[in-house]
Amino acid sequence: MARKAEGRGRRRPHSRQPPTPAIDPTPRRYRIEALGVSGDGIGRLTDAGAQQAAPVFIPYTAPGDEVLARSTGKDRASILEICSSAPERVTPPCSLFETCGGCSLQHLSAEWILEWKTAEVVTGLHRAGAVDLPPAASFQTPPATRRRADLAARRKHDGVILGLHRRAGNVVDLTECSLLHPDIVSLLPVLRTVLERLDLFRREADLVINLFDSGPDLLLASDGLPSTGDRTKLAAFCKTHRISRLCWKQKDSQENPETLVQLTPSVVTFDRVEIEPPSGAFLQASREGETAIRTAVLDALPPSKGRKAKIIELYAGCGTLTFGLATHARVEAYEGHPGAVEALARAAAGHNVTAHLRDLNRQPVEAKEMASSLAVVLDPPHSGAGLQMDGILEARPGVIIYVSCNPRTLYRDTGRLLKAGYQIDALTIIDQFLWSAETEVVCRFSRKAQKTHNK
Ligand SMILES: C[S@@+](CC[C@H](N)C(=O)[O-])C[C@H]1O[C@@H](n2cnc3c(N)ncnc32)[C@H](O)[C@@H]1O
Repeated sequence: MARKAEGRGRRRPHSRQPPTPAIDPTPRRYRIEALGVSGDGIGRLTDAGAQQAAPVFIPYTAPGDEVLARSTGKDRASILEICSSAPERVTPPCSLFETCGGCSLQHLSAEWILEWKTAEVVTGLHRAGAVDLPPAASFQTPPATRRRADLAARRKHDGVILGLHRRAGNVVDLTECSLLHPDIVSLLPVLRTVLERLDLFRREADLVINLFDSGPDLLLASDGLPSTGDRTKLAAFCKTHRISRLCWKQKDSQENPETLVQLTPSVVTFDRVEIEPPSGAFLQASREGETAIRTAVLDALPPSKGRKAKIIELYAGCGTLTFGLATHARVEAYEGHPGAVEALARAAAGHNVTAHLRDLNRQPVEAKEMASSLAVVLDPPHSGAGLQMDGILEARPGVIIYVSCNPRTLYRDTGRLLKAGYQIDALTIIDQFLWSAETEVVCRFSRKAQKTHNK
């Protein structure tokens, strides 16, 4: 009580902020005009006189829908009822749609989504300044092929919930999934059972399941410590369910994980070369998506000038693209994750590949290191190529093959490349993340021929 009285007299740090305007809970009718970049419908009020009001983002709607929705924030609303449906609407394949925190577009047909993503990228590249774009090739991964799951587990009084991380820290039990590979889905019930019996799992854990060629590979991060009993239970569990490796670390720790169980080598194969990636490693979301990306990249390479010619590969990961590139020329591969570079370097011997550990934000590859390369291939993270673009622009390689998992950063970097005299001469849109708004793009930039002046 005394504390409360003290606090009352003190000025609160945010007391000068204007009060948040109250949300009007009255349901209103909206017509959905388009989808925004994150896949939410852009709705406008249909009421006479209200058309001038700012548009509102309404998840799980389709262009052409008329819906009744309730405001949930300044420019957001939540659907209450579909008054009339857009023709593109389909029945979502999964009963957990709108609940589990995964897919946001299952109410639209896969064909429509691919066309939408393709049109979005083409429009974005035009806005970035691209003219005369080549026709875009496109590819979509089928359902039930996702080979990586990032899950959260929560202990409840009546068992374990295992599902996707939802906003506000909620986790919804993933009892079915149309996206994940069946070998991952079938593991979920037995994982719940074993987790419930572990001392290392008190209340919360995160779990990455990667489906390698050698079988599932698990990385568990939990809020307790592994007991001797845990180690025995987990060894038996991995043996029964053919899990090649299980690593553990303390939740939110930056330490390297400890291998609790390793039954067989954890292996993936890229272009017939076996790699042993670190636990929790980045892999392209599906084998099918990986093949589509690799094919688009290899097709975009300039003619080979013999195996002595050099390709610079930036953000190489564990070598998804590296060994395909190495059939064409010598590859200097740069990557910032130490475990990934170690795996790549171990596999590189005899394959015309040199792996370099380099944080490309802090120490970008310089123009002189890229000099006389046949091509520069880059596959940056979501945040884009950042400072590394300066080195690329200075090096002015003849061909740049840009693999992007974030069209927004691709548009930004495209603007710079176009200004520097490049053109886009091949474009592939890959819908690797079916039923989400995420898009993967492979773009080939080539340096425009210098105009020669007649003397
Ligand atoms: C989209 S992944 C592509 C990996 C690989 N090309 C593949 O297809 O599997 C991006 C990669 O960039 C790496 N990365 C992220 N930030 C980096 C940085 N600052 N310097 C170097 N590599 C970085 C990540 O570790 C990851 O391997």
